[in-house]
Amino acid sequence: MNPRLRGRPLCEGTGESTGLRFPRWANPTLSTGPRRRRGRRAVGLSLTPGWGQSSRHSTRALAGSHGRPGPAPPRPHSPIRPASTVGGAQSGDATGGTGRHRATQSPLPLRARAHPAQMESRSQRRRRSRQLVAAFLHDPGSGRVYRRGKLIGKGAFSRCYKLTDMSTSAVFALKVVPRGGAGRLRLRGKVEREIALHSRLRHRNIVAFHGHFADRDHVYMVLEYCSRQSLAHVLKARRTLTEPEVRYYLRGVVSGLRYLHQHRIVHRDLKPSNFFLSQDMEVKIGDLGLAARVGPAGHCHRVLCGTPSFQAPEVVSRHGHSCKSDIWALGCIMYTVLTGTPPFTATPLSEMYQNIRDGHYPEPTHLSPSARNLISRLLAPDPAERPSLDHLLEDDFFTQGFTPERLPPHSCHSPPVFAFPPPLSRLFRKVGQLLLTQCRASCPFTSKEASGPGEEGTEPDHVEPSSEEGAPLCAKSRVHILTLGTRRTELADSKGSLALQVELATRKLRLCLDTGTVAAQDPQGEQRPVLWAPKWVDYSLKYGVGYQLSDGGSGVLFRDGSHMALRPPGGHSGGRGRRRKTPPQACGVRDRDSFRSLVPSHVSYQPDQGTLWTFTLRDVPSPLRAKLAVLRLFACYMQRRVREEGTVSMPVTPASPDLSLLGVVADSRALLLLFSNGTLQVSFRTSQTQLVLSGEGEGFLLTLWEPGGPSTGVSYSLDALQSHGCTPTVQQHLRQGLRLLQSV
Ligand SMILES: Nc1ncnc2c1ncn2[C@@H]1O[C@H](COP(=O)(O)OP(=O)(O)OP(=O)(O)O)[C@@H](O)[C@H]1O
Repeated sequence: MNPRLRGRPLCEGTGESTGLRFPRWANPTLSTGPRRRRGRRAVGLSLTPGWGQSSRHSTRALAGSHGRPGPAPPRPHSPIRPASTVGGAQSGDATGGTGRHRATQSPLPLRARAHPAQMESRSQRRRRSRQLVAAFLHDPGSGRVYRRGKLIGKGAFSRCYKLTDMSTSAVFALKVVPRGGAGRLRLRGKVEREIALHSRLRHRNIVAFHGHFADRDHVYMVLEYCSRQSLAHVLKARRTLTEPEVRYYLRGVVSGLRYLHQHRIVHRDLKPSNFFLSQDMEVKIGDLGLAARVGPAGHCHRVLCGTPSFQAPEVVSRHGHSCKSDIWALGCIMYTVLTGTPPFTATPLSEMYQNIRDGHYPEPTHLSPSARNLISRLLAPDPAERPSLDHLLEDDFFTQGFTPERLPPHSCHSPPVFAFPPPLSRLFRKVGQLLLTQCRASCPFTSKEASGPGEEGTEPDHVEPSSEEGAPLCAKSRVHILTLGTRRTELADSKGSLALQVELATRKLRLCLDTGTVAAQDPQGEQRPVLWAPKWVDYSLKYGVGYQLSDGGSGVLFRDGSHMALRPPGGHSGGRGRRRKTPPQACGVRDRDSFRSLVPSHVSYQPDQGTLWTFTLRDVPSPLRAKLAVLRLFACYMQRRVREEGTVSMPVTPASPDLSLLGVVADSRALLLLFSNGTLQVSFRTSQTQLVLSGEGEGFLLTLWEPGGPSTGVSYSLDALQSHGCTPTVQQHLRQGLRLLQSV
């Protein structure tokens, strides 16, 4: 087979014989025959009546195209209604009548008409051939008059124009199929079937069918205008799409396809060029030219039709199409849009068909495991093993990855960047729905959802003022335990356990307070690199508490007590899971700049204290993907906030992979974070002050970030505190921290 035809729909086999010829105008290299050509030429050069021109001409045109007394009557069973062509046509076909009739009107000498090829250049001929459809069209059925607009594109059997309803100014797409040509009977049958099927369908993910009519030469279908063309156009500009986009498009396609299958219709030619895009980027299945109803056994005729590289094994083997053949095509499409090439492309065709039968395609190793897994399910050689449309949407690829609610129009030519606010909460809700079903019972107390430091609100992007710092402690400032790490009893006293760290942190706080002296000003401090959390997100009501570390890593202590972290490169791996050097996959929510700075080298997961698994980003097992999605959402959000706020951190030794957040407690004035390495952080909401106690023994440091102070914070050793003392404000902060800690 000519490889150029590989992208074109093919139709062969019983019922629909092979080699449907292209209509003549669809292939300019095919001869149109002398008589016909002469007729067109003559008409084309004749003076044709324009819109609003002489009533005689208009009446003639309205009475029927081509100067005949009336339009050609439709076949008795034909769904095609005849049309009137209103004057103003640029085409003789539409306005003038037959060559003989028009020749009488032509002002040109016969000589010119006898040798048109000598008179016109190829481009003129091409231009003329494009003008075969009248400029104004009248649908006698509905009484509407349309103005034909520009040519949108050409298919193998049809051309498509923009169309405007003259009375309402509504814009449509006009699909024009010629009635003439050698294969006209077959083509006519195809068009009739397309109209019969398509005109009964109504679904937001299927190109709407608004009407049809015909004249002697053409059948016209008035369709919903999809101004952003098709997914094939997007692919041409982009080459590949991101996984969130693929989820978005496939969701729409699955919805439309489910509707078709419910009506026992198989599309048989699903491909990116038949997924049209509306102005607001909604995907619509179109071109039902090869669609057919399935018989009682769930199969169509045993025909070989569709686009060869997207044909299913059972189609290639001539066992006929079923709904599962469309599902196979979805697998081919998913592979194509994610990798840039179809899964089956080999030449010769026989080899490609063999690969299709064997389900043998190049493994797309660079895709995420869930994408690869879904592709392999869709491309199962046995149709019975392919998922149904409902099961397809339940696949991890959909349930554990972020799907945008809308795509921005610019995603037609460049990868979209998904911003968090304002739809942040919706995204979180969606991802979290699944997560919540996995989480165990909630914590004894729950907080308002808040983000910080210094922020409090119902959503991380929503800021509300908190109560005045320094206000007397009252019922309102009750301490809430937001999240706590899961305790394993046998590890309760081991290093890193919550109980032990609470005890150690309490001792450190007391040491600072016990310095006794109240100083008028802080002792001499120094700027030291400290591992702390410059940003945190309290979403404990639904998911947990996320934090961003000063080493660039981030983590979430989930409501169920488990902990997951994205570790930056340079950290030690040391976990029990696999660790491979792999570039990170697209972030669920893609903020490219922030993601670049995240570039996590691995993911560490602690289902409970004492158990640590590490994975590369791509190897995170499916059951943990929902948690990973939440972690990434938090991480991207915090990274962006850190960048926007210009928070500066001194370079710090990366955290060890087993570092985790053990617990988070808060009252109305402050929030306390306790880490497994003993670091204690207290973030004061109103004053924006941060207090961090880190290190042990000689390395013990109290670090303070205060408004107006150095953005890298000021650290004090225990020696300095003991010899110099603390200011009353610092003492108050320490007491506040102690109070929170005692609630754990
Ligand atoms: N409803 C529509 N809105 C906007 N553009 C459309 C619409 N329908 C078709 N087109 C455009 O018109 C062109 C021709 O479409 P058509 O469906 O006739 O053929 P095709 O699908 O490209 O090819 P083939 O029929 O060989 O599969 C394409 O470029 C397509 O993007």
